[in-house]
Amino acid sequence: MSFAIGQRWISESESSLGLGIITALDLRKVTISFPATEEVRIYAIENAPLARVRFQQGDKICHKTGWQGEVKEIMEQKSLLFYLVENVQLGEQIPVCETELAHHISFSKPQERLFSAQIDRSDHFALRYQALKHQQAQFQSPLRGLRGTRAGLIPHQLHIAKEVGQRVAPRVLLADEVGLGKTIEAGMILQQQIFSEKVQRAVIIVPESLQHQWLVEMLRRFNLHFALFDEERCSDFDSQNESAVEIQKINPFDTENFILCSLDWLISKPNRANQLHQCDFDLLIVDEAHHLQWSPQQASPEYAFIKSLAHKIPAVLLLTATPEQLGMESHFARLHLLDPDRFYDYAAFIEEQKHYRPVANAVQTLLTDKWLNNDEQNQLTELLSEQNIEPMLKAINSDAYQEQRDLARQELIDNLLDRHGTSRILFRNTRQGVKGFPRRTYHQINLNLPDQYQNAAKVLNMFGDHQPMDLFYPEKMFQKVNQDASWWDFDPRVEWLITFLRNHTDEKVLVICHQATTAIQLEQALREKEGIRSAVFHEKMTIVERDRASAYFAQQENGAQILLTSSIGSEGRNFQFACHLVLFNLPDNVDLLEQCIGRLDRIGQRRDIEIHVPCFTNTPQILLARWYHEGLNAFEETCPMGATLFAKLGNELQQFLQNATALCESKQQDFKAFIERTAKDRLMLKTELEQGRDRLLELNSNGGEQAQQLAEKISVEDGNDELINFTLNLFDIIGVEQEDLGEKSIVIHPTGTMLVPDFPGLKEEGITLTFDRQLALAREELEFFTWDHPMIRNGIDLITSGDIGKSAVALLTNNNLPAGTVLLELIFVVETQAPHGLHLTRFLPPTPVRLLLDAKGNNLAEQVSFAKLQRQLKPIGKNMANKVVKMLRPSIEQLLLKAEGQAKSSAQQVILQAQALADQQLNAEINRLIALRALNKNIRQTEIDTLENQLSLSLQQITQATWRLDSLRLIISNKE
Ligand SMILES: Nc1ncnc2c1ncn2[C@@H]1O[C@H](COP(=O)(O)OP(=O)(O)OP(=O)(O)O)[C@@H](O)[C@H]1O
Repeated sequence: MSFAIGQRWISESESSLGLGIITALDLRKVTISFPATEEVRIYAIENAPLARVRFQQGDKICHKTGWQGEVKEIMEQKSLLFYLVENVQLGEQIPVCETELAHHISFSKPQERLFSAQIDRSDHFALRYQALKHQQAQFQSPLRGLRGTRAGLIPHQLHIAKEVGQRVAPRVLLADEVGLGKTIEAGMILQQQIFSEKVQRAVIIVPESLQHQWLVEMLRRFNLHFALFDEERCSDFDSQNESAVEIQKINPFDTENFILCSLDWLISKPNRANQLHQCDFDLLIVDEAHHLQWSPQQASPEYAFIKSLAHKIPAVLLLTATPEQLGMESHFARLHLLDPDRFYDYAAFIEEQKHYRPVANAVQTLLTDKWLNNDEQNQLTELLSEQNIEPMLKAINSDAYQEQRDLARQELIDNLLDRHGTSRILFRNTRQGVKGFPRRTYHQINLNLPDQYQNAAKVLNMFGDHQPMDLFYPEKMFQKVNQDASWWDFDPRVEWLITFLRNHTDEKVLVICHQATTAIQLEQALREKEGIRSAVFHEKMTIVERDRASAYFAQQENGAQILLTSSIGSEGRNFQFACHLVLFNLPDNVDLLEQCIGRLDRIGQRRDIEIHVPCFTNTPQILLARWYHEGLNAFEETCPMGATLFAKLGNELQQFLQNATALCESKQQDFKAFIERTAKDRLMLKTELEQGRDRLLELNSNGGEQAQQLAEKISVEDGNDELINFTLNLFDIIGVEQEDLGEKSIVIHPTGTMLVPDFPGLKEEGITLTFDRQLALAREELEFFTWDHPMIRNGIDLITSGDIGKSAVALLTNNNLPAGTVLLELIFVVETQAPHGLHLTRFLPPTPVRLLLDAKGNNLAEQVSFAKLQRQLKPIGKNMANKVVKMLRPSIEQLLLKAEGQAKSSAQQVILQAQALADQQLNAEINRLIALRALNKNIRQTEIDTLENQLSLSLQQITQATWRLDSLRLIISNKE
């Protein structure tokens, strides 16, 4: 080694000492000082563990006064290096002697690390390459954002989530029947949007009673941390704002990226609604969207507020199980706020609803794998008249590959669904479509109306204050006469309920009352009369109280036997562990009835559901119960046509209900006939819906065979060996302690000797994890590990964005190669630095390109796979590795130059493929809008222009993608 005073070297064994400077020299010893760490070392010249630091043209270096610049030229004078460095700030090129370099130094380029003796273990290099490959695969995986949910693999949910989650700025109404998993669908859509970087900020708006449930579900199922915003939280900012000058005032909603809040609160506090409105979000979720009422005369404040948000926020998910609950107009208005271009006119929408059958038939025909006859082709051409479908028809009626025919068929189906009906925007699965749901059995309990109630009705009548519908809620009517009167002392429903509970002591029973007051008074009566363990749940309780009550009810041992709730209070809640439902008051609307039954009739319900309705004879209640049961069959089956029938027959029904007490024999006959007519209408409508609109919705919503395959694919990927091996290897290399607990779970702990100070997500006390979905579903305390888990994603980031494994040396033991054969394995990464808004990672994620060069610069990567090579490699000691690198440095530098050229052509191929993908996908979106415009003149040219602009910008940005050397491994062969 040849040293000179002033030269800069670094320690091969202690790179953290910084950049050293030779301060003294004699014939045998060299003294080196490390100013950054104030250390001095003296070594024998012969074997000093030091590496010379020599920057190359184009390297960035740092002057000791702090400025940085790029090396333009290198000169050597009297054994010292001088660099000509471009200082961008000063706009000059300045000569810098190596003695003037900053004392702290970190080498980030792999070749710099290799030549400065910062050589990693070969298995670290392998981990880095695998992390890059997995990262790329995850960006492109169609399962991303779907497979990591702690939920069973239910095809219709996965289908909707995938279909919507991959769109740019999706705007949809998720309207599955009660309890089929809309929350889970919404979460999976959000998750995919976050993963693909389409969403950075999201706000969820729900009824107050569901806030906590959403908070918990998002965390438990998706690892998504939402912040609950309420008045208390926001008012903290008000006090800070009082003293702040205008310009520094904080909008509370700007302080978090994932916000959850209640619609009721926002409506009651216009200033909060205003603050929320002023912030930018990428995605809005609104649960129980049937509360957004609208009519041509008046939009409700809820509707108006959400409309203003939906106007600003690009992606919107509305959730409701009963989309038509408040009438067709409200339903149309909600669709309109999602897609004003598609749903532009109410009359046109209603007209369109009538013509679903031919579309459904055409879709049905396409779903069968057969040639299309002339009539069928003509019908398709007519339905898609604005488009040339000739090529697709030809493909279907040809001997082309099955795959091509399927593609053409699917494209036609997509276009039909898109142009007709609510298609892309509305998803609705029904129990009938999904199958596998338990039976529901209706039990009507006929009771005599007690004298007290009859007298109260008479008294109110005398004062002209009696409404016939009062008898729906007789306890409320009774208290109108005397506020403090205890109706529960004589009401036979109470006696019946007590007997029922006594006969079913091992069963959980959900009792739904119309009003909170009834639930409260009934709970007190049951407790005092019989000591029954009960809980109450209504909208007047605080959220914490409500959650406590439902937890008490859910508790198996020593929990409440019965939960008494108001109907609005229990909306959206999950009580599928109970199978007995008592409707203490009959809901006056069939959709509300379905909402009530849906508390129990949900995914996860394992037993048949028993619905008990105590009714007073000769009251409107019993008539309505009969109409529901005998006319609509709404207790034992869901009744999607309920709203339509109510619109048609509601007036007639009211006539009967208003005169319920005086139904003479002939009127009884009339009522019977009315019920029969209803039942007939229902069946007719049902058939029509099954063949028309609902069939179309179902075709679009459950995903058919493809959804089943999707669920299977995820199931195959669950707990797959590649993930397990990568994870365990990652933990091993980082230095995380692992203990196998058997039963498919392991516990991990941080250690003091980890390669990084902190592994994101790994708590001090450790975590227990499993790769098994079923186990994760059964044991919530276990983390469910998939490629989507934050710790895996963070782990991959930790490796790919840090220095671990950037440069390595390994030994290849192979008797077929001459000893000393040199191979250089290089990993380049092709990436784009485009603005987030273009979402270019969907076309071009960071993509590793591997080269394996022999000494002449031939690329053997195709012939020798990474895995095959890896199996033959052995580690090599650090000292030996350094020596080899020093010896081979000139040839390595030559190979690096050759690699540049080869990487360029591989990278250009990757870029071309990405361009083709972007071109195809974005053009499909543009063509869709153009085709839709033929039907709907409201689609503006500017929308199409925006998309075209996005396409050309994307193509341009992809062209500018760059590539860089990420890591390299020097391989030397020897014989066994
Ligand atoms: N894939 C699944 N795996 C496990 N449990 C599920 C799954 N899907 C739904 N569930 C359970 O079924 C119940 C209903 O789900 P969810 O609350 O998402 O339905 P919903 O359609 O939003 O209901 P509602 O109409 O009442 O708002 C919940 O208890 C949920 O935990």
